[in-house]
Amino acid sequence: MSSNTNPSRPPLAPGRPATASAPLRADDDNHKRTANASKSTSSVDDARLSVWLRVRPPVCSDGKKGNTGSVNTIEVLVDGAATSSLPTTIRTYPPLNSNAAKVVRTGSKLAMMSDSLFLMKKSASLASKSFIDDGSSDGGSVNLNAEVRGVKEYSYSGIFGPKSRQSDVYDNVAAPLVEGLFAQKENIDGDGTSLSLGESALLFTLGVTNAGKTYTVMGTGFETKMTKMDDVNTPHEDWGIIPRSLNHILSRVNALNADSKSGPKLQVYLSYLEIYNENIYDLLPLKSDIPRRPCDGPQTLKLRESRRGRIFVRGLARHAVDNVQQGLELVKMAKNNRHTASNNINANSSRSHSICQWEIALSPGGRGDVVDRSRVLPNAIVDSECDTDDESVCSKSSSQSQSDNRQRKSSIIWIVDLAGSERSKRTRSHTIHQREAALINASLMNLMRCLREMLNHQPKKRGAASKGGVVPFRESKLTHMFMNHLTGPAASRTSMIVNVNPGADDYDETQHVLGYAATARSVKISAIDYNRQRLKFVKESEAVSTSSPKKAITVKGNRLAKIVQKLSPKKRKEATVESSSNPQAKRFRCNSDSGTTALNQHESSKAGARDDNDQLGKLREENIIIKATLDDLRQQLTECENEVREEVVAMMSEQLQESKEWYENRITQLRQQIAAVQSTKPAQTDAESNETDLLERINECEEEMKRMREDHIVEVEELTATHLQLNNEHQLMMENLVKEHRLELQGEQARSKRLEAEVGALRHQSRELQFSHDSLLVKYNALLNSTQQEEGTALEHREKENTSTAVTSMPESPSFRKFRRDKVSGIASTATDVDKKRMGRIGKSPVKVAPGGETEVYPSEKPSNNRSPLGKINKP
Ligand SMILES: Nc1ncnc2c1ncn2[C@@H]1O[C@H](COP(=O)(O)OP(=O)(O)OP(=O)(O)O)[C@@H](O)[C@H]1O
Repeated sequence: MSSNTNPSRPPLAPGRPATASAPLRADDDNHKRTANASKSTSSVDDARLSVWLRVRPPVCSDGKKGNTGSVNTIEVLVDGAATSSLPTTIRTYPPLNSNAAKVVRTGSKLAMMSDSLFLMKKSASLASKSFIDDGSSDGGSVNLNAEVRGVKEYSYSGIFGPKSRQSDVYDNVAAPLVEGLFAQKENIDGDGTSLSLGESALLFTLGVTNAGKTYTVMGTGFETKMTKMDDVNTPHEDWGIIPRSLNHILSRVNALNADSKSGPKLQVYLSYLEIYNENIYDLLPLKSDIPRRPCDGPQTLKLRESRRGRIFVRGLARHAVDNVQQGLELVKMAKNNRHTASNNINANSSRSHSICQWEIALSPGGRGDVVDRSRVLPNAIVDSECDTDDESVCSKSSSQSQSDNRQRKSSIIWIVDLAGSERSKRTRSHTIHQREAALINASLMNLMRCLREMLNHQPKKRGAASKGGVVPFRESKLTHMFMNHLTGPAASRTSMIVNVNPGADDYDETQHVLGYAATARSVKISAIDYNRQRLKFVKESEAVSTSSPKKAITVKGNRLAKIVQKLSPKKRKEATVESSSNPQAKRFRCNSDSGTTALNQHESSKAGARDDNDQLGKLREENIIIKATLDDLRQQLTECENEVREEVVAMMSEQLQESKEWYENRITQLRQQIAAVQSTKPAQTDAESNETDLLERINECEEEMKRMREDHIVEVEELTATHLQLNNEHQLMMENLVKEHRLELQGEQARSKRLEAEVGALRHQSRELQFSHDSLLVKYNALLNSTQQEEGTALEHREKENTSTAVTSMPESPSFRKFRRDKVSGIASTATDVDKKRMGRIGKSPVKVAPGGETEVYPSEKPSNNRSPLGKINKP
């Protein structure tokens, strides 16, 4: 199934009025309404609430694309003639497994309607623009023949198809509302020194879970930290309404502040709250409001209504915002603080209604004038409890001109992301989430009830009486907050975006939402301004009551009595009878016969009718006031009842919870006791049989041990005897060995002593030999000297002889040396003594074992290089 959406178009530049150049237009009445918002009420008499539809790309219930659950069931009908405007009509086709298709199948069996007839009528239905656009229906009203097949058509202010961009939604829906926060150009003084503000606005999204509400309101891409390359003044394509509106508001405020150089300045504030389980929490609380202990839970805030009818949250923090980055940080913080949970369909499903409030406030002496009481976040202050601002929302009051003259101090836009309606069966949520879902669904249902009741209030035909009951605005926090934005002229600045998933899985739930949206679309804006009437009545009654309280009661009573009298048919009849019995009437009757008085009679009856009409008009007005007051009183009563009921319920549920816990504890204790008793019985019998077994085993073991002990004793005795015997033998052997050893030792010691003595003797001998050797050497040297001397003298003598004797005798060899016999024999005898001493040792080992076990060679035994000068004499 194809979805025909509008072609893409250039986005608006930030700060430029959307109305100035938006090429795509939604239905005309919406834009007329936006432009006329601050003008007279009568011009918007026929305008309706602005309801937009955004169809997201289809997904099935598990969030995936591409299976039967994600088959598209919505067709966006494009009006061929007006390609420049947004489409306004859709057609839905029930999938086979939907409840609608089942109902249709049963119905069609009964109706037995022929296909040809159906086709004929269907083609006729295609030609019709809308089934509900005439406002006569209360939503969901469809072509009869289409309904047979389950095909339905719905019309809205504008429709954004699955391919629509965030900028399309912003430019068409949010930008006009943001622009309206600033005064229209003609209201600003020519010299540009005076700044004035426009009217407040409300924008909210509605839809089942996973339909894309948060995506539309918040979008994505603003969470990541901006780099220097990013241009903060150019919105990211995925930014939703809140970041875009921040951008838009700041650029407008900066431009206006730049124009107003010395005069008052505009300041932007952000507040963010959520309604979770019918409690209001600040998503950007001040540090002092954050509980110290996590078990205390966040502080809940109270909704209050000022004397002028302005509804505000007491104690809500306001944070001054000077630039986009600062604003985005705060938005991110609020998003993180919001209650979300993962369910079967949406991983990040909103569990609360979140309300983002941008406030543009006029500070007379510039930005610094606003008191900064921030402690945790920069530039945060607490919303004042006094009723100072936001005139637009709390109606223009009875004295319109007075209000117009008074300069508005602030204008506010609420951008609301409602929690998704869901069936816990589909989301498969747990008990806590089921309670959340029940409360979410209840508050959304109450919103729908309010819209339906408002629809009932408006007369079907001009001049006809309305038949509405009390609009239950105060029955839930959400509708109570929306009250001033849904009624009276302020409703012209309210837009609702309905998000739907066209996937087949969501068909049945989507049908409900589309039906409710159609109801909302049929609500006329200025049907009744409850607030204005209430204020007027309160003022009147206050004026009387201040003069005299007693009188006030009687005056009120008289007025009511008069009105009742006037309205009572019985009294009216009496009045007619009276008038017929009074003389003037008689005169009329008397003259009736005459033709001359016919004209008079006619004129007088005309005048009477005019009087009656005037009176009727007055009565109607009073009737409306009384109704409004009655509504108000009833609402207050309901509110009181609700509060009391809530308190009682809370108390009762607390008590019930306590007693439940007590009983549960008691039950578990008793169960434990029973289980313990039951478990001990079999355990006891088991233990007994075990005990006997064990005793038997113990006896057996003891006997065995006894036997073993006896055996052991015998063995031990035997072993001891053997041990003793062996010990004795061993001792004997040891003694013998010791003796032998000692003897050996003694022998060895004796031998050692002997050897030592021998060594000593050898040493002595060696020393003697050394000594004799030295003495021999001395003698030898002395001998050598004397021999040389003798040789010298002999040589001299011979030379003398030679010279004297004959030349013929033969000369003696100079190398022949003669020693004197006595000297040589002396040396030889000394050598012989020494050799004898040495020879005495022959046959004995020259080797001595040193005490360390090393063998020592005596020096005498060592081969000596010092050869004796005596040559062979020295050798043994
Ligand atoms: N028009 C769209 N284009 C692309 N993705 C979308 C669109 N609408 C929604 N989505 C995606 O679908 C998912 C669910 O959307 P979102 O959280 O906005 O649903 P929701 O209606 O707010 O649900 P809940 O009520 O449970 O909070 C998100 O991941 C979102 O990015």
